[in-house]
Amino acid sequence: MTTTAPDADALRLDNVTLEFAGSHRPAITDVSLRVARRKLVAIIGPSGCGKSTILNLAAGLLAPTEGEVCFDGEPVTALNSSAAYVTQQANLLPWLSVQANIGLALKFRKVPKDERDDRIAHWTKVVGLTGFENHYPRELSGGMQKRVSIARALIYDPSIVLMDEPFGPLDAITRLRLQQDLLDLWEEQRGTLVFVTHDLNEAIYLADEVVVMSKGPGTVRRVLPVPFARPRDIGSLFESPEFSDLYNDLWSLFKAELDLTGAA
Ligand SMILES: Nc1ncnc2c1ncn2[C@@H]1O[C@H](COP(=O)(O)OP(=O)(O)OP(=O)(O)O)[C@@H](O)[C@H]1O
Repeated sequence: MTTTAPDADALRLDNVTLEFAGSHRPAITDVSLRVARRKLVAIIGPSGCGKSTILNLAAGLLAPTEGEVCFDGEPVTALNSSAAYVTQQANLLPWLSVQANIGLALKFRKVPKDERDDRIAHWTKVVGLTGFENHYPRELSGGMQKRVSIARALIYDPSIVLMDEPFGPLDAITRLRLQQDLLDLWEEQRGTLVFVTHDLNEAIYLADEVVVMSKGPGTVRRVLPVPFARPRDIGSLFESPEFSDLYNDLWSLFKAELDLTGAA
């Protein structure tokens, strides 16, 4: 059993700089970031500013060149087995059925088959794929594949979920559905979620805080709180004047980091 400092943040980056071997400039510079337990935090910023790098550091896939990354108060020095990582691509195993893909982490953890089957059935239902248990990834739409990857990540009750552009490649309608599904799911699950997105609406719909990164070498420019109560309904939220105000604030910050004029 792990003992955790009661006041520890779920994730903390302290003055983290990361420079890839052979690179002439850091991918991120002096990034300090705190993610409290059970919070949903969005990271936005221009392409290449280091958003995925931050998730990779949190997952223990990369180590900082300078500074420290802590999970539940302890330095991350190896693969973070408490973190579930939903990457940009669904990355399902093509030779396994939907149910086998969803249950993969339980199998690795040697969860008994009866319990495994129950939990797979539960999560298949939660992500709306009942009836598709025996289908293979090639027989699913992009949205369905994404649902499988989300169920696969959440089924083992991870302490923190890291999502890299969770709905990036999907059409607008599927995206909205999955965003609302994720919100509803989070009402029950209430874990910690850190996700990267390019979609300012998505950041506001889902997050408690939005971290705005500056262009590379990336660092944290601002952290904006999202004050909307939960449970949230995307439709009503979108129509509220407070939503537009926050969107405009976020857009002003984000725009300043984009090279929209083509100037250097
Ligand atoms: N394995 C690697 N080796 C060398 N440089 C890398 C590597 N991975 C990423 N980088 C560089 O680090 C910087 C940050 O990359 P990262 O993927 O974290 O950015 P990002 O903000 O997630 O980008 P995007 O929004 O386009 O996905 C970029 O300049 C990228 O070229």
